[in-house]
Amino acid sequence: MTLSSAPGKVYLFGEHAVVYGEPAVPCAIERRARVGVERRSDGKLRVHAEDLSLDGFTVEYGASADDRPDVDVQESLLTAATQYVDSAIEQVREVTGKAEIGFDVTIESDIPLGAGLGSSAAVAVAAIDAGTRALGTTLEADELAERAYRTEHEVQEGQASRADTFCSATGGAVRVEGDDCRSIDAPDLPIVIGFDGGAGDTGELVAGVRRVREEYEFAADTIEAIGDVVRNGEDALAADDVEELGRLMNFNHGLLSALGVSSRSLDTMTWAARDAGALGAKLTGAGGGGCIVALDPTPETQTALSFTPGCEDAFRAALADEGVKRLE
Ligand SMILES: Nc1ncnc2c1ncn2[C@@H]1O[C@H](COP(=O)(O)OP(=O)(O)O)[C@@H](O)[C@H]1O
Ligand SMILES: C[C@@](O)(CCOP(=O)(O)O)CC(=O)O
Ligand SMILES: [Mg+2]
Repeated sequence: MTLSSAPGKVYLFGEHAVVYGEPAVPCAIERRARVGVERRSDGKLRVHAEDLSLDGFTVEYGASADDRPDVDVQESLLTAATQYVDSAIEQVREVTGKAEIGFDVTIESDIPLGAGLGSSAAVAVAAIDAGTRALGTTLEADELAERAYRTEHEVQEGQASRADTFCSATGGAVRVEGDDCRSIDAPDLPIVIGFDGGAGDTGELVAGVRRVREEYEFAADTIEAIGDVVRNGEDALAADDVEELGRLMNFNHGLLSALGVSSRSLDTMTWAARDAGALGAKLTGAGGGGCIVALDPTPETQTALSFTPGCEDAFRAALADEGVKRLE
């Protein structure tokens, strides 16, 4: 068996706007998805996903239509749940030129699903890495990131950036603008995460932003304004000015909220963090529900969040310096 892990991430700045060519700065965090892959001789795909539960069932399925998980949920939910892994395996087949190959895939993850911490990118990166290695091909980090991006691009119906997948493949803090992806220096940031226990569907939220952008010219300006916040944020990062970073994160949250991707619980957690003295707080990732990211070197924000109704979990996150890890 080959086994790879890849980290999740938080966005310091720039989610959603990055889909329209503005820059974004995500940072990898030490929460990982681990994917084990073994070749099968019969050409079938069998996926065992420990942490993917639908209707209280752990999802285990094969590739053919009559071998889908036996759970009583809508087909659309099932498709949403299984599509990133299916698409990642397609990338493995394509890159190795072995279209007929079958696999047993086992996924284990400590990244909550759909919560803005990049579980989809981490699963795609780790699955493609373990899958290609199972066939004797080891991809460079750049190629791995590009293949994982194609997975997100396909599942999110053509509306995806390279930010999550590049960050997960390479680790650390990165800057992504269009197809220009690079690692950047970042100080050791005092990151606190608040999680409302919920989720948002990235594809749907991205489509929602596309609709408001098409409908209102000022929404296109809002997206450009996020780009300006990111450029200022890069200066603050380079100057190690954590207080300015916090202010800019607050601004970024307001703009995301204007685009309609925040939620009551994300707003509540954001304000609880600010009231507790966080330097800044914003939603991270696609939004709709899930996580906020705050900066606070003191224990106050984490404590306040843990007592905030609607916040299910509050934790510190260390930066993950390493992206994909080859474990076996
Ligand atoms: N542990 C896992 N096992 C299987 N699939 C997973 C796992 N974690 C994430 N995924 C896939 O990623 C999707 C969530 O991705 P997305 O909506 O982009 O949210 P996010 O990337 O913010 O977590 C899930 O519906 C599923 O397809
Ligand atoms: C909204 C977006 O900018 C980030 C989505 O992040 P996540 O899947 O919610 O972790 C979409 C993208 O960049 O592809
Ligand atoms: Mg995602």
